[in-house]
Amino acid sequence: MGAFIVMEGIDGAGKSTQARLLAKWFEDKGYEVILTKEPTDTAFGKLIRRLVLTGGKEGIIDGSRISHEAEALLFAADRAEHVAKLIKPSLEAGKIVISDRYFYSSLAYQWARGLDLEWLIDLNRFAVRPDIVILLDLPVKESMKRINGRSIKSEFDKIAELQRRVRENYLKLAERFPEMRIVNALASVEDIHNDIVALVEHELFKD
Ligand SMILES: Nc1ncnc2c1ncn2[C@@H]1O[C@H](COP(=O)(O)OP(=O)(O)OP(=O)(O)O)[C@@H](O)[C@H]1O
Ligand SMILES: Cc1cn([C@H]2C[C@H](O)[C@@H](COP(=O)(O)O)O2)c(=O)[nH]c1=O
Repeated sequence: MGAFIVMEGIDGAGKSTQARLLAKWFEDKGYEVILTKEPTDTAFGKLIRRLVLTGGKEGIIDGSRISHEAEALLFAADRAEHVAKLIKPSLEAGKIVISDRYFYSSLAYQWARGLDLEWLIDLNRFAVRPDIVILLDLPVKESMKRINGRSIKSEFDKIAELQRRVRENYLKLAERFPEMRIVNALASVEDIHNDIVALVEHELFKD
């Protein structure tokens, strides 16, 4: 049985923690698991980290900020490679694929940057749909505590405001995409893992 599971949520929501625990849960049951993430570790992902996600100099190229459209296209190019080279072949080989972020991140974040949601959905139409998307929902105040050391102090308010818009967007997307399931990410790591396992068992092993 191949299955595709995605973890989504604002920065610091606990996606990588929960993705790791879920991967171990499947491995303990004898499944072959591919644990992956976006942006990827390929040349495209590295380009994104260099051009878009570079701390204080975020998105600056030749002295000016790259456009949000260019950002969205870079994320989509990275995803196209991810789908073609890793996700599709792994699913076809019957593996469990768990991805920390996927196209829902583009919808939530690039929409929050002011891009048109329908354009973003069209741009990402090539992306194979997951069986289940776990949306780890966390109040921004808690996420800012968890990612505290990572951001520059003067940028704190700007980042918190973006995270607020992104969280709202995710909750709106969950009403539109039936594969999205909201999980309360304010609980303990263990309780969240148990909630995710219950959802996965219900969705993937229901027959
Ligand atoms: N349920 C939890 N309660 C308290 N702290 C947590 C919980 N889950 C994760 N953390 C801690 O919060 C921080 C962020 O967690 P993690 O890296 O898993 O989040 P993330 O969503 O993958 O973040 P990002 O999107 O920024 O990469 C880590 O220090 C982690 O140990
Ligand atoms: C895939 C994807 C990601 N982003 C943003 C979201 C986060 O702020 C960073 C990735 O950081 P992480 O610590 O590796 O999770 O990139 C985005 O804006 N659009 C996307 O499609």
